[in-house]
Amino acid sequence: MLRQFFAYYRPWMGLFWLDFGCAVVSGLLELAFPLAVRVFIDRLLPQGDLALTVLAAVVLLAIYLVNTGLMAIVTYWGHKLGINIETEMRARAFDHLQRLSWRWYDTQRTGRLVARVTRDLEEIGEVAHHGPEDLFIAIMTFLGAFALMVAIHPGLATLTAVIVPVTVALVIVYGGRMTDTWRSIFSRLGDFNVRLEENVGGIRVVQAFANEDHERDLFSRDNANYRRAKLDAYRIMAASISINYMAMRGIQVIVMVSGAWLVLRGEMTTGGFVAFLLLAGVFVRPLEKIAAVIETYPKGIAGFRRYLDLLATEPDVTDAPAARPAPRLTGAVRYEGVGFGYDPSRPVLRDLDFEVRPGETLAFVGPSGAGKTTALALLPRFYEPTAGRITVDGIPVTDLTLDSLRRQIGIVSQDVFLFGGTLRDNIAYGRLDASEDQIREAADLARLGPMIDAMPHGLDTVVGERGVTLSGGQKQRVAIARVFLKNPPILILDEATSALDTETEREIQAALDRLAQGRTTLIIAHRLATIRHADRIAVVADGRIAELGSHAELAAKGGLYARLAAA
Ligand SMILES: Nc1ncnc2c1ncn2[C@@H]1O[C@H](COP(=O)(O)OP(=O)(O)OP(=O)(O)O)[C@@H](O)[C@H]1O
Repeated sequence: MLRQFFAYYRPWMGLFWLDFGCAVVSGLLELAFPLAVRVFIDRLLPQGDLALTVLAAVVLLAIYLVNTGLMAIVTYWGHKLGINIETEMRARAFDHLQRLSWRWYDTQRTGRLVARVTRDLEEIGEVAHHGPEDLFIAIMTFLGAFALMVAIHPGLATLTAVIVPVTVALVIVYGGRMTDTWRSIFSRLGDFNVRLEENVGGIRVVQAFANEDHERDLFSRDNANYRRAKLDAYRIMAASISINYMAMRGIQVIVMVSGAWLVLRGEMTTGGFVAFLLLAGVFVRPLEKIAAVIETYPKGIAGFRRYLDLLATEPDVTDAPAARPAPRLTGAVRYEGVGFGYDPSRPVLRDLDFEVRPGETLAFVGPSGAGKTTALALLPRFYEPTAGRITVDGIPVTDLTLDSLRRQIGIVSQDVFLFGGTLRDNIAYGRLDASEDQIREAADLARLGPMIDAMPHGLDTVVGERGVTLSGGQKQRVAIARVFLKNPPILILDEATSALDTETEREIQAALDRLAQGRTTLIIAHRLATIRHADRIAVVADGRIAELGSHAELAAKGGLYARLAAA
């Protein structure tokens, strides 16, 4: 894991060495003060030479000025290194999310995913910066101070070093527990985000059912769980910080008493004694940081693990190694013995067989949950069939690149998703480089013209999150306009089941009819008008095509379709 982590430093080695170099020099300069004090007390003070004393002060001041500059560099450029790595990781995570399949998203909670790309990576960025830098400064000052203490008095230096195993033991005992605790905190925070995200997203339902109290109870439970997990962490921190503090101060007292005893016996100069005390302070400072390390590192590690897990998740549906871009399709679609189940042990589709000619409209009807939506989700390869194959223009869809296949299929689904921008942006989503005239034309074809003209800002009207400021019928028409712009040879339409008034229904029907002209259209039909317009009708039942034919043929047959039509 550490190797994977350090791989992210590779593009920023210049910055890394700058940060590293400045941190090391800064650490070493910290040792200048105790040495200067020793020289001052033992040599300059007895000579009574004021000029030399002033010179020493000037030199010391110069050293601190340099150190101030170094610290500024370390703070800014070090953080820059951290944020560069964080940005790169975030870009990779986002890129990966774009490629992951529907099957994976079916099992995810948005709140958790958002937390992974935001907070988790922020924690990693902190460690990316502070990790190595703190470590270098710590090691340099620690070793430097120890070497100087040995030079002053080896015995006393060894006594001071007794603190090291105590600190190491603390890291071993509490570090692991802290990692677990942080993982638990992140998980609680994830629950929390999910709850909040769903509550805010579903607030209209909450209020419609007057379930605010119920929601508050659920939220309180998550809130309390989070609090408990945090308290666990603080308990560990309290224990480690206080034990560490006691050990540090204990060792200082021992050094002071022993040092004083050595001075009294004439084995150490006063300057040496004071310098030793100051060096002992520098020596234990990195160890004092241990509490901060115990808090910061496990957070970063927990976040980095989750980041690696995300990147390690492979999309279920990918381009085959020999996949080629699809030529412009005429739109012949064929399902041959297609089987599929979200859960392999519970098949939704078994042996689905049908063929649609270019330009033909095939309507799918059948009981709710029969698998109509599922069957059509296999054509753009949102899911992969478990049996059989699907071809377009005689080419298996798996032989084509996903991108080129999906660019030739237009989809208008039941619940239209609009982005929170303007009407223009939402329509242009069908073709990002569309001109103003093309957008306008698509809007007119989708019968959005009069609505846009009536809006105060026309195409620049902001539609609110998910298009909340538009009516259901308006959203549908925006979705249709998008597909007009995309201009694909194949269409998948999932008709809205929600009741629209007859006028709107007629408008949408007219827009859809227009859209379907000259395109192969697979439509999940709920309205009799749509069904009558279709060239042929496929009745889906029990994961198969139970009946297939024109309205007249099927009605005359007196089977399932005749019963559905009568109902
Ligand atoms: N993402 C999913 N994960 C697991 N099961 C699913 C998923 N989507 C649908 N199902 C199940 O697959 C079956 C077929 O659903 P599908 O949506 O294809 O039916 P449908 O014929 O389109 O129904 P309707 O007419 O009500 O829209 C149902 O039993 C449903 O519960």
